[in-house]
Formats: sequence, structure tokens, C-alpha cells
Amino acid sequence: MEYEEVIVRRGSRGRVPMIIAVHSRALGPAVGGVRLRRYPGWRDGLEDALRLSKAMTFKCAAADLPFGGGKTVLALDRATPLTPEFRQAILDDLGEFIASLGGSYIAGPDVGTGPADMAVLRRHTPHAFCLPENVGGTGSSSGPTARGVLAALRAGMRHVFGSADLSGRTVLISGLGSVGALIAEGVHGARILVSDVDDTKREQANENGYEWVDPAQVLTTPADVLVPAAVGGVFGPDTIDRLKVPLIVGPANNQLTDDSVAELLAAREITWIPDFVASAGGVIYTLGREIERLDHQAATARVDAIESTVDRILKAPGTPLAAAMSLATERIHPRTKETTRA
Ligand SMILES: NC(=O)c1ccc[n+]([C@@H]2O[C@H](COP(=O)([O-])OP(=O)(O)OC[C@H]3O[C@@H](n4cnc5c(N)ncnc54)[C@H](O)[C@@H]3O)[C@@H](O)[C@H]2O)c1
Repeated sequence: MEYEEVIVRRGSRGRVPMIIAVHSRALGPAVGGVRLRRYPGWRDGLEDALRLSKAMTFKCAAADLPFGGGKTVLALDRATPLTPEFRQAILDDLGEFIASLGGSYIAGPDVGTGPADMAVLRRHTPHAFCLPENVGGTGSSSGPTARGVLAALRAGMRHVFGSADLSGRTVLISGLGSVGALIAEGVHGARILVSDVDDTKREQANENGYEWVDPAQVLTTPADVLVPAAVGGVFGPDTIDRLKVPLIVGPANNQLTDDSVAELLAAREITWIPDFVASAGGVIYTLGREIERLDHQAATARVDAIESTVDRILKAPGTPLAAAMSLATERIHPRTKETTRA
């Protein structure tokens, strides 16, 4: 089994299956978000926990963090309404569960949970991060996530265009949400195109002087850089033929339908910066501040170091995905140096 520990427990208050998967602690305590969503059965939740905890190991290792990969899934059934009381009961159960692990797993927010839920866990255990600002946490991670994407973008620009200067370049941002809007504010000098399935964002785009692109046209609109900042699974064998961009870098998780798409993008001479590298700014910053107790400057410097990580990945042979995976793997399993005796 490639996982260090996988525990499934049913909470005594909420009676919801809670799955904590610890993929690896080779580099430090396992960190990973708490996913609270409905599943056909708890075994489907288990699959998610296994897949996502492994992805966290690689995300942390690629970011050179002293943490391993873990994940929690709280597998709701399809029917029970998620009332505030029920939510509280589930989180109290989980808080006790995490406390019983003695620090081998540290929880953060993920799909279905946020900083306020982490504050509930903190009543039971110190092993939760990304707390609201009013209880001493760093609050939303969107700012450092956007900062990390901009760092990755600079490295990508240098690789593709020979300069990180965005003047006269066209940047197309898909998803004008909390991260996408901050990226748009940060791409100084560029012509900015934005797109969102939420049509009410059109006004926000107009007010800021961004040009609007219909979501159906995103994959066929020519631009210098495409920034996926909405949902995953956007690049697959049937969609990438239409792309008219030389560089893709953005925060959206799991952008490729599967890893083999990285080869197809490379064959089309499109530079794709792996999402788990580009999107790591939030986790780097919040862990740094709340768990490692770094000051703002030191944690921000770590986020900015995404630029040199991407430089390194883009200089390595093979696709950027293969290079990022191999960088992470080297850190997780450093090759033991052979010693010879005289
Ligand atoms: N917030 C973070 O710190 C963080 C960290 C790592 C990764 N991410 C990932 O980055 C992405 C953006 O995160 P966010 O916090 O800004 O989310 P968000 O929910 O604030 O914004 C997402 C935006 O995308 C839009 N959208 C949804 N589907 C779309 C589609 N098919 N085409 C165009 N627009 C679409 C939504 O209307 C929304 O405006 C997500 O994939 C998220 O998982 C976020």
C-alpha cells in the first residue's frame, strides 16, 4: 500500500462517514483540505480521499514545503439536509478525530468547507489551518494564490517570449472569481480579456476596462496567455486542438482531463505550467504563517519562489508536468548516495 494511513470512522454525533487519508509524511506532517460533499456511497468518498491526498504530497513537495500529503472526506449521503446544527455535529466529530491523530494530519479548507469551519475544528485540535482573520488566522487564501500564479506567469513569459514584460500582451482569464479578479489586477500593462459563466461578472469586467469573452469562445480565442481560473478538466484530447495560445498558467485545480494531455500540449508547442505548482501560493502562505509561524515577509517570499521553481521545471527535459513530478519525487525519495569503501 502506498499510503501511510487511511482511517474511516463514523462520527458519534453526525453519524457521517469520515475518511482521513495520509498519503505520505516523508517531508513532514500530512496537510490537506476537508472535502464536505455528497457521494453515492462512502467508498466513493474514499476514492476521492486517496487520489487527493496523493496529489497533496506532490503539491507540497514541488513547493519545497516541510509537509506531506493528506486529505479528509466527509461523505454526506444524498438526502440528509445540511442544516447548521448537522454541520456543527459533523465538524465536532471531525475535530475529535483529527485530535486523536496527534498531529500526523493537519486540516485545511477544501470543496464544501471554509475558514469558519477550520475555526470549529480548532476548538478540538491545534491541527487545523487557514482560520478566519478575527480568530488570528490568515483568512482567505485567494491573495497569495493569485500572487503565486503571477510568479509562475513571469517564469512562463520568460520561457515563451524571452521577457516577463506584459506590455502589449493579451491575457485571457477564464473565471473572474476571487483568484481570477486578483490576477487581472496584477497583470499590469496587458490587454485583459475575461470570461465567466456568471453573466453578472460582465459589469465588473466593464468597470475595470476588461474585454468580455463568451465562455463558449474561451478555448478558441487567440491570446498570449490563457489563465484557467474557474474549473478543472478543461483541457482534454478533444479540446486542445482548438487552442490559440502559446502559454497556459492558472490556479484552477486538475486542469487536464488526464496526465497524457501534457504530452499533447507539448506536441502543439503550448507551454502548460502544472496547476499544482502554479496554484500553491495559498497553501504555502497559510501554512507558513499559521503552522510554521513565519512572518508575512518570509511567507510571501516563499510564495514568490514559485517563480524559480517554474524556471527550473521549464529548463528541465520532458514536459513541464514530467519535470514537476520528478522534482517532487526527488524531494520525497531522495536518492541515497552510494558510498564506496577504500
Ligand atoms: N482560492 C484559492 O486560494 C485557490 C487555491 C488553489 C486553487 N484554487 C482553484 O482556483 C480556481 C478559482 O478559485 P476561486 O477561489 O477564485 O473560485 P471562485 O468560486 O471564487 O471563482 C470561480 C469563478 O469561475 C466561474 N466559473 C465557473 N465555471 C466556469 C466556466 N466553466 N467557465 C468560466 N467561468 C466559470 C464562477 O462563476 C466564478 O466566478 C478553482 O478551480 C479553485 O479550486 C483556488
